[in-house]
Amino acid sequence: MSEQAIETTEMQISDEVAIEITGMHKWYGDFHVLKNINLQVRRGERIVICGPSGSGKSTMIRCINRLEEHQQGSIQVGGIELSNDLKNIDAIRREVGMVFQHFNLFPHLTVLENCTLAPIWVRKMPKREAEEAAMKYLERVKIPDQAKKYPGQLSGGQQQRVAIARSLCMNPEIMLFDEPTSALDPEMISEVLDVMIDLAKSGMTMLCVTHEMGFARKVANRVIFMDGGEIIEENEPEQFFTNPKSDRTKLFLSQILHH
Ligand SMILES: Nc1ncnc2c1ncn2[C@@H]1O[C@H](COP(=O)(O)OP(=O)(O)OP(=O)(O)O)[C@@H](O)[C@H]1O
Repeated sequence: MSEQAIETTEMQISDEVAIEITGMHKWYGDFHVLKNINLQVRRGERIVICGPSGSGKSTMIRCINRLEEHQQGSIQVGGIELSNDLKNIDAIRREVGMVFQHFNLFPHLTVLENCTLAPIWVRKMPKREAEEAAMKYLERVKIPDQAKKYPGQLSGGQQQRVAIARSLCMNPEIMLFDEPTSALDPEMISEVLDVMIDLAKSGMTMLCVTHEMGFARKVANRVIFMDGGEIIEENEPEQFFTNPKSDRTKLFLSQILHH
């Protein structure tokens, strides 16, 4: 991973709003999991979301692509309001790609088939065209030679790179990452982070839930700290790490940085 923060950070961020969350609350039954979330993300931003286990990080990003519903407040993605009647769900899923901790590849399909399934069936793309596009993305994540294999034949790092390529095949405007490296053996983490850095450099709008604070320092233009279902603090990485404002952030940082 590069030692320097991405230098063109500011140049790549547009004024255009990609995601606007206003006064958003979510409950699981009686449990108030997200409390008054307010967050605006501009196109080209790279946001790292961190915080203790159970603070609501996954739930928040899952609300952005409608894997979870919110009950109060508003979420707009690419100007589209997310409503609970699911009427905009296809449009949202086209706009937003997601990468999960446990890859979530289809085990009975080859790497190439994993990548072409949604473009063919959702986008109605001709098979040949979908395969050509998929190969381009598999090259981008540096595993075109694995296209004919099944996920079970790949390492964790390779599977996660396939998952990223699969998302990119839908040509999303925004990518969400939910702890993409936490299920990986240590030696495979950097190969996935390198792909994410490459994506960041290409100007992709990214929200990443991750404990990789090195990645946050180098790639993020903004770090968000959550605790108890709330956004407690947000700042640019340098300030966030060297001058955290709240005691809860200080405690969290002391726990993970001295771990
Ligand atoms: N489907 C669900 N039903 C009920 N409670 C849930 C559900 N999913 C998550 N929770 C609870 O909501 C809280 C927030 O979970 P979430 O996974 O969003 O946290 P997180 O910050 O991503 O944690 P971690 O870092 O451990 O993944 C936790 O207390 C969790 O137990």
